[in-house]
Amino acid sequence: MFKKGSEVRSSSSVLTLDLESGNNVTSINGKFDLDKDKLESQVITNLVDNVSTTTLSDDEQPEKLLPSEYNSIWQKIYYEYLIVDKSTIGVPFVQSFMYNHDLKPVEEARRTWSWYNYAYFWLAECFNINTWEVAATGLQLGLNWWQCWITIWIGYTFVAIFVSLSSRVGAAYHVSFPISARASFGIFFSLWPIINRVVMAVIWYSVQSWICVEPISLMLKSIFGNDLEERIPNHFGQKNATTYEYMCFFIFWVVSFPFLLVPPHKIKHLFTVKAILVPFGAFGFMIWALKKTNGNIELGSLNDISPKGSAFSWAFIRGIISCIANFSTLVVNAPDFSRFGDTPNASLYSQLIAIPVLFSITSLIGIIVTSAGYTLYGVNYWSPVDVLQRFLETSYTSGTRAGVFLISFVFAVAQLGTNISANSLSCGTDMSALLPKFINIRRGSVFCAFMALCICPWNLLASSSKFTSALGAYAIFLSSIAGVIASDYFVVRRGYIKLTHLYSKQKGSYYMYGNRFGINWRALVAYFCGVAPNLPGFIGDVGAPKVTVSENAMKLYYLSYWIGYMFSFIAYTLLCYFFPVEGSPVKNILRDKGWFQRWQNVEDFELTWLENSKKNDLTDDQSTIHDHSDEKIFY
Ligand SMILES: O=c1cc[nH]c(=O)[nH]1
Repeated sequence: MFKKGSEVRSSSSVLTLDLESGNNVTSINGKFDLDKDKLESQVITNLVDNVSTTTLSDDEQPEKLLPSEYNSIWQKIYYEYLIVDKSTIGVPFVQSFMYNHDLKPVEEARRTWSWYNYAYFWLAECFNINTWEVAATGLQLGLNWWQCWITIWIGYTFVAIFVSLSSRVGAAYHVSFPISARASFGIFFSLWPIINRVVMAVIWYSVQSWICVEPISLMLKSIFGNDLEERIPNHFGQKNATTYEYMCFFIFWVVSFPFLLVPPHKIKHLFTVKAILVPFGAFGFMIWALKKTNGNIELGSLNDISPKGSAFSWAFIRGIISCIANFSTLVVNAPDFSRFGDTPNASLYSQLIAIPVLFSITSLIGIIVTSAGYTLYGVNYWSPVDVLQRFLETSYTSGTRAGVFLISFVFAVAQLGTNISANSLSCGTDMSALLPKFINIRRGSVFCAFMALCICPWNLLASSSKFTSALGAYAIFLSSIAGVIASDYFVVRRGYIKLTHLYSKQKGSYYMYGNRFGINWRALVAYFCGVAPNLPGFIGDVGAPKVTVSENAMKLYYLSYWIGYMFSFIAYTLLCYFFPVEGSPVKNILRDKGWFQRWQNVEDFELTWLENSKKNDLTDDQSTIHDHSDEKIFY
């Protein structure tokens, strides 16, 4: 039916016939298929929504795909189970570490997220215990409820702007954060920002799971009795956790596990379910708390501190920065999600509006519940679940038990949704760039979950508020990464990315930056320019009270995210001005005008990449943006 060497391009896959053995061997979206009949029927199916059939000359063919018979069990294990994307077999070894199915630009069939899916995604993101705790930061610093609420509006408006900026490259070129980071940091130096993000995702996954011990515990206590914890003997042998707590943690971990296996373009349904449940839980909790206080809540400062003058200004600024720092992780890897958008602006407007609005509403509920808890019990609770716990302790009636159970259930679903969207999925996507030959999103997500068990979050959270503020403090590193990437995309490259070069380590790839280490030294220097001013304050904050640093260093650090982002952005722009990079469509990045972003067609990208992989030198492939037209798309 098909000639040797014939190649069928479809909208979502590349199908190839094995030339040597006579068997049909195909790689369909990165998976093997040796079955002749199946292949042919797949070919026919693909031809229905077909694009074109082309014949490639022998030397254009991808190298041998797969031995039709394995010589040993090890070979079978290697080819069948270890390698995640069979289309990389036969590609030169190092080059095969540039690409896999999860890393490639997302083709149309998987671009399934509409604008409302992004709104649901952020609704899923915003409602979790940690967000309520962050909302309480201002209250802990002595702001009253409305001052605190203003900081939240401002803080999350900044988050929305930063997220939208980071999202653009994913939305236009359908690539994830680790791939887009290759453009600015260089093909191999991009591993540094990726590792940063992966580490944060693992720690957050673990911490969010441990935070969920409380809602799970409350669900169990509302069924089995308030004294359940005492009835379960403690044999755990750890200072900061008990057997009972570990059991709750493990229940959450096990329930979360199946969700790690769902591919990102389908996980949107989990966010939809969470988006439906969350308003009931949040408003139900708030109304219940207000009812208990008969509508009277403490609206002033909830502690003895009432900052005035400059102390007030700094408390206000710290409130704003705590919101930005909390989501500095998601700012960096926003393209991991925007790449699934079904239109160029699917993620843009909904994120810009949804983030400040949804976070502010959620945080207001958190503030009201905290204030109600203060009115009822005289304690400024950091976590809303502590207030719920007090409800159960003070009135173990069937009504209270049912209410606590349901609200805790919503909190548990909320933690699950956040953990998948912000942490496991991010870890999986970003890990797939560390070892693309062997790790895909699913494996990376599972790795994240197992690592979360190993790092014993109960020890990390022994001083809870301190630790979550340390996690936020990590923003100084992430802000410098985001600043470099933003300058590279918006100022230096003016929205122009040459996709094939992002997946190539050969000489001539723009993003190897003319050296075999694939490192852009400008990004390295700019990154340090962003981190350095914040470093003393960071050490002072995390090391307190043992380590003290000057007040000015601390003040600079209170501006951490802005400082990191702006300094690295400006430094990178200036360095690229004085030492221009290749692949920019303009000669003078500060003076020339022009915006060159494209909504990229990537349907047959796999084939193009395979062809490119055989070249030793890409210098001839350095087409300029002026060669572009909408009809003729260059990768
Ligand atoms: O779970 C979370 C919360 C905030 N930021 C993250 O990266 N993860």
